[in-house]
Amino acid sequence: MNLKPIPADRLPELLRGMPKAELHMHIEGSLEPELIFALAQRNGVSIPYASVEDLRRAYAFTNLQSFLDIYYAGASVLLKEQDFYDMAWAYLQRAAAENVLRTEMFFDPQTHTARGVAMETVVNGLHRACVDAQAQLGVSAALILCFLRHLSEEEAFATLEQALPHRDKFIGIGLDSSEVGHPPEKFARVFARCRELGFHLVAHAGEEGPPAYVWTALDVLKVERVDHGVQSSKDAALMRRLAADRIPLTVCPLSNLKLCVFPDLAQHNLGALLDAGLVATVNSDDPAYFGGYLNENFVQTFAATGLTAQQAFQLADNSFVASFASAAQKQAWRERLQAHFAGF
Ligand code: HPA
Ligand SMILES: [Zn+2]
Repeated sequence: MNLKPIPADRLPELLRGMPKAELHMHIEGSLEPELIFALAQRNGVSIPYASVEDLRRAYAFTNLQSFLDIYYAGASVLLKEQDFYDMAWAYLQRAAAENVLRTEMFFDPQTHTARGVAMETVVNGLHRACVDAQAQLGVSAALILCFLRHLSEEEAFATLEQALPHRDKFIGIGLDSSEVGHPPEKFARVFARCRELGFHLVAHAGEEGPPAYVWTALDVLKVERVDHGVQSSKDAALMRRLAADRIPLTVCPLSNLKLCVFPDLAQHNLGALLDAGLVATVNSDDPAYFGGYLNENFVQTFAATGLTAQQAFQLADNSFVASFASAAQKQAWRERLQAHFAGF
């Protein structure tokens, strides 16, 4: 699309109003401290923080693991189907307000089943929120079940078995948690099974881990998108492969900043990924923990890196292209995106 020049001081308004899809967001990472405390009280769960402020002060991360320890502790207040619904509904209302037309939300069932929460409690609560989002907010919402990679492949198989009675309520399978030391190929057999079952496949790779993990996510797991993938820029052959095969990367700038993957946003490689012809997208990852929902990721990244309105269009268009929605749905969203830019 040919765009007229848009002054830098109007970029935040352009970005916030822009129709977009979010493809990398862990629903447990949308749990705000206020909701953690409210659910802890409602369920009689004790948490080792005196107040909302005390909990927020603990959000000073040095790497992925330092975040995951607090993230799993926060999720411990989720017990009932209504808790999962309330968490997802809070995020979906926020998404609607930020002009997110489509969201594909990760969830981590093993974090909950390990505490004795039934799979159906988790899936039914989240799915009911997705149904209501379409009906009441006009947001298209889908779920992607993630296996925890610090656990065994056998445990992933058991989780898949528990989830299969609910297979109509999620569209894909992902892989998250502690990356280094847990390469994608550890899950080769369970991903092959999920592929046979017809699920969409994605995996976190190249967040902290090496480009080799992105290669095996592609060649062994056969994923359709790579979550994060920012370390790919260290491997020229991999960059050519990602561009040639149009494998989307779901990039999460504020997450990368908070987990010290990049020292500051100005040094983020999002612009370089776009310049190399990759289908890069912007996402919030764990917005309650990383200081911003999707629009904040766009606005802060554009301010720090000097990305342009043309690149904003590209990123939003990529988000629809990379989504697992139908071709007709993608085309309708693209027309809304074009109208937003034309009217600006
Ligand atoms: O950024 C992440 N990386 C890996 N696992 C995760 N689980 C929630 N967020 C993340
Ligand atoms: Zn993630």
